Amino acid sequence: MVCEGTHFDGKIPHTFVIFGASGDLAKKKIYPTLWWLYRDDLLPKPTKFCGYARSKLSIAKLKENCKQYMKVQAHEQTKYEEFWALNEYVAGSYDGRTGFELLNQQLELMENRNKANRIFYLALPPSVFEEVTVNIKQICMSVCGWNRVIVEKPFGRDDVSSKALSDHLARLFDEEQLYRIDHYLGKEMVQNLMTIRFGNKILSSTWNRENIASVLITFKEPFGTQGRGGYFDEFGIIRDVMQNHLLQILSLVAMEKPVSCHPDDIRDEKVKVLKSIEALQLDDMVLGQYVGNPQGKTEDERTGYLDDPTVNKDSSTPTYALGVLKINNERWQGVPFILRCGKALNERKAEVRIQYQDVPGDIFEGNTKRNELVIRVQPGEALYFKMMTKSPGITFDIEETELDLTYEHRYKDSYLPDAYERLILDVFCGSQMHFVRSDELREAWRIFTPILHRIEKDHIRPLSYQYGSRGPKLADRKCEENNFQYSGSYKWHGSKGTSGTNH
Ligand SMILES: NC(=O)C1=CN([C@@H]2O[C@H](COP(=O)(O)OP(=O)(O)OC[C@H]3O[C@@H](n4cnc5c(N)ncnc54)[C@H](OP(=O)(O)O)[C@@H]3O)[C@@H](O)[C@H]2O)C=CC1
Ligand SMILES: O=C1O[C@H](COP(=O)(O)O)[C@@H](O)[C@H](O)[C@H]1O
Repeated sequence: MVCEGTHFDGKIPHTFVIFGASGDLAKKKIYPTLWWLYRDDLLPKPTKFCGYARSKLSIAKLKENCKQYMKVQAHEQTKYEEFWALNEYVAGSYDGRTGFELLNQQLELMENRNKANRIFYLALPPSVFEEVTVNIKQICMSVCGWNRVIVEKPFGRDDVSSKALSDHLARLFDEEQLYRIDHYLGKEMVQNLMTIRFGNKILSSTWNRENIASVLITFKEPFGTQGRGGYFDEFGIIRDVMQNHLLQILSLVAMEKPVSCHPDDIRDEKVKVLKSIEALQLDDMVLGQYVGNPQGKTEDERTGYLDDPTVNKDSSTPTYALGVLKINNERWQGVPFILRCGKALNERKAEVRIQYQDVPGDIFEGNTKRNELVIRVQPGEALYFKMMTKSPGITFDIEETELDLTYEHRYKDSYLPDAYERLILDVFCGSQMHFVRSDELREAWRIFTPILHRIEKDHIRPLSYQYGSRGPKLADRKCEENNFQYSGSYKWHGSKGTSGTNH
């Protein structure tokens, strides 16, 4: 019997299985998210949860591991205990059949041997993806309910390995059963991009090469690898952030209007714009690697990337990257899309800057500055439009100001859920709108594989930048060369917004 559907099916039980339940992602993100969805009565009833990993853990131990991330209020204590009572845990290996047979028996028990829908979350290192998915398919699929599999990045490390993974998954599951998670697609302001673009005439009619000078998409983190550089060193910042999170944002900023909000119509447009992007060239990149700041206040700030004992001593892995992408289509020809990301920088920030061209025929003695639309993803969701105005009062001077939509002020009582909350709920609902399709992935790797191979083959040394700085100085020059102007004259008079997550 086939039970696929986009709605919760009446009283059919749902079981959420977390592979890698003993791990970091599970304790920091997955269990907390499931608890918040349960707390807010957003999950279908009944839903139960089952963890699976090699470590022998009790539910009490699992609960203890997750404790500091769950954010439980005093008045929620009873419900919190109810949540854990719906949890089971099975210990077993990832390669043999025995553990999966035990798991399946446990799932059947939890489902009272009834028809049930199952979600499998792979919070696992890529090294065990293949065997786990084969075992799920052979042993753990619900026979008459639907089955959905959530896959975490990395989706391969280049075009060839990603294709091998996609082909492997395609042999086991239909594309409709696969949910490739890019958690940036669950963020409020990333989801807002389509509305901003296609719900506002004033923006949609200027969103093109006739009006826009450049687009700058930034991700910054104020901490380094913190002794966990082992994983990072294998991948680097381009694979970790640029090839997925920043490219996803770019495709939402640059794609044509989809024919509807149907997930496939949106993803068709994303693929189309990705296909118009040339593979990235070394000349269009700046690479950096952080060194410790001897004046740093904390041990972490004083520690450079290469001082991390889990990192290869002569590693050339970039912890900072800037890349300029060119979109060869009628809308964007000649408009640089600058993607920048880095670790151990001066602040935490993710934002999109749409910089408009200079006003032609300036009559204000060269004092006009470019309009800029800033979409701040985090921290403190905001949308502000930098524009020129007459300085108030008995003067004819002009000055830079802003139209400001700061969420903290405008939407005081709104609850902005965490990205994982939205995305996991989407999986229950069967909506793939905010998940990555295999052809998107193929295009993403086509753009980035040649440069990644070149960097690795030629051991291209990244430029050093100091922990806590804005990154390599050359990056600002690269922005300038690519028609992004920073004047340093803009002054913001309001107070800075805070992060929108209000658990
Ligand atoms: N609603 C709100 O909360 C609003 C808040 N603001 C706040 O006001 C402040 C300024 O606004 P913003 O639009 O960022 O103003 P600016 O145009 O002055 O941009 C400031 C940013 O430019 C970058 N920068 C600094 N030096 C250089 C340089 N030499 N060359 C190139 N880029 C440089 C820095 O970011 P980077 O290091 O990333 O390059 C810096 O954050 C921000 O803190 C912003 O959050 C403003 C409007 C509304
Ligand atoms: O995917 C990743 O994202 C995080 C940053 O996520 P955020 O939601 O906190 O902005 C990053 O730290 C990590 O290196 C990367 O793998």
